[in-house]
Amino acid sequence: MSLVIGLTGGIASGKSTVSNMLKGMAITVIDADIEARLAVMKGEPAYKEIIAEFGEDILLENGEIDRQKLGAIIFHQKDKRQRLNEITHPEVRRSMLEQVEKAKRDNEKVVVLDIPLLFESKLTYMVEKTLLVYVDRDIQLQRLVERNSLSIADAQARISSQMPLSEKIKLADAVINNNGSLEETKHQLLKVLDNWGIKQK
Ligand SMILES: CC(C)(COP(=O)(O)OP(=O)(O)OC[C@H]1O[C@@H](n2cnc3c(N)ncnc32)[C@H](O)[C@@H]1O)[C@@H](O)C(=O)NCCC(=O)NCCS
Ligand SMILES: Nc1ncnc2c1ncn2[C@@H]1O[C@H](COP(=O)(O)OP(=O)(O)OP(=O)(O)O)[C@@H](O)[C@H]1O
Repeated sequence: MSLVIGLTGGIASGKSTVSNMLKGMAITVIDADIEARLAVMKGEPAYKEIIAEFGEDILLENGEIDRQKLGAIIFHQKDKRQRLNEITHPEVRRSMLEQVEKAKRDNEKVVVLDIPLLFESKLTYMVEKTLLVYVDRDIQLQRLVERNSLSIADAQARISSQMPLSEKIKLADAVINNNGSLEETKHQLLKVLDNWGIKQK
């Protein structure tokens, strides 16, 4: 029997930070952002659809997608964002489910799916428990600006393209507050795992 956990949050709320802690406990984490990256590599079906939709202007010289350029479009235009989601999400879902099946065949007791848009895209059917990494909006904005070297306006556009964390908090089975130190975050994570009966190796 495996427990499939959906790890979610907002952009720059700390999902990768928590998922790294889980990996450190030898728990398998499947990352939707990585699957989305693989799905749009040169030559993949989604790559071709993206060019048909957004034009060759969004390509780098080597023919790969210029993620900064595509991001600048889709984080500011809802209709374009929906189109990109329609193109990429089916492949991301397919590949994640395939990996969950493999983890189950391998008798893994816990599998974590790191999915930023778990609630927005109504993907909770893929998981048994949901774990939200929460931060206050001002801290989220500050960490996003620093990590991605974005202007405040661009960072705000990215945050606003997702369901507010204040809404997600109502939907999650458990919440980790990541406003504080990494130790405080780790402590909360261990408590959640313990409550869910997960023993660490
Ligand atoms: C827009 C793209 C090119 C920007 O690439 P970039 O390398 O700058 O960012 P990265 O992929 O690392 O994503 C960073 C974060 O942005 C947020 N984000 C990404 N895509 C979306 C989206 N469509 N809607 C809302 N938030 C999003 C997530 O919180 C994600 O963790 C890229 O994110 C993308 O192809 N997005 C579409 C696929 C998708 O929805 N991915 C999210 C998980 S399924
Ligand atoms: N508790 C913390 N204290 C200080 N900085 C933190 C903390 N947690 C995360 N950070 C920093 O905040 C930024 C965002 O964290 P992280 O990359 O884990 O978020 P994320 O939710 O995975 O983001 P995204 O979905 O956008 O990739 C990173 O630069 C990270 O180092």
